[in-house]
Amino acid sequence: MNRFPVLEIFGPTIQGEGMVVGRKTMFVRTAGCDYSCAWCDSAFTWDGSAKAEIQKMSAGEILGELQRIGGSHFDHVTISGGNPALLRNLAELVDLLHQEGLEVALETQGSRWQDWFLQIDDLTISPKPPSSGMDTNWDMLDSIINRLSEKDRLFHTSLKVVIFNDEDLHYAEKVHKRYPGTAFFLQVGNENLAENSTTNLTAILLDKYQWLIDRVVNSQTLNHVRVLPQVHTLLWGNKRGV
Ligand SMILES: C[S@@+](CC[C@H](N)C(=O)[O-])C[C@H]1O[C@@H](n2cnc3c(N)ncnc32)[C@H](O)[C@@H]1O
Ligand SMILES: Nc1nc2[nH]cc(C(=O)O)c2c(=O)[nH]1
Ligand code: SF4
Ligand SMILES: [Mg+2]
Repeated sequence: MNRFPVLEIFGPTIQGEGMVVGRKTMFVRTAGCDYSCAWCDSAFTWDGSAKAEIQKMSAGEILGELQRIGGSHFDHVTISGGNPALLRNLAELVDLLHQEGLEVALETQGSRWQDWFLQIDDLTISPKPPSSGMDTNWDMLDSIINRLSEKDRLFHTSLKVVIFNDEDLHYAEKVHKRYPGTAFFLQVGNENLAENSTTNLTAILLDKYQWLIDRVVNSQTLNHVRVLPQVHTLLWGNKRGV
């Protein structure tokens, strides 16, 4: 039996981002990432600061915990991280959740492929713009989008790029041009990860949202796109587990 490194299981809450924003869901957050984005809002999954909280759980134990805290208040589970795509055997969890009649979403950055991506109901691929400090492996991203397209999974797939500045917007234009057949989301970047007043943060993020909308409105290539804030951050600030 495989065991997976889990840092948090929480919910029900709403999916605060992207293609199924607003969807009532539970979250399973795995530990470990192959990236180290400068502005990662979940750095505790990879920077060692929450190492003591990592639990090695089987798919059955994860389902048990989801049911213990979520009861019968959910029918959708979002797997995020860290990068859950580092876990080759996670198909075991995806299959078990499906057997229970639950829908499954995944958040990943497009640096790794797993065959179980083909089973995901709501697949968000979030390539990282220059402000992250990470380099995009375009061959890998091409191959991920190609495989999903070949298996007719683009209907279940979206691209989501977080934007902090004009250079990031330029990167987003490049991604959208390269994959015009994939639903495309631009997301407001939160650069105030240490702010603990939700009121202050909300005001800042709404300003950023307006800025981002203005920029997208003025772009000639970002047309078939959606622009969103992180709704959970607007509501609950930098709190974990919401
Ligand atoms: C924490 S990541 C985990 C999943 C995966 N590693 C990834 O990056 O897609 C989940 C989502 O949060 C986004 N994100 C991380 N830090 C953020 C920030 N400071 N502001 C806005 N979005 C952020 C990521 O770009 C990603 O789309
Ligand atoms: N409510 C809520 N929505 C989210 N969407 C993506 C999240 C993530 O951290 O991957 C996230 C999260 O942590 N909370
Ligand atoms: S890829 Fe995702 S989890 Fe990893 S460092 Fe970047 S935002 Fe954080
Ligand atoms: Mg988050």
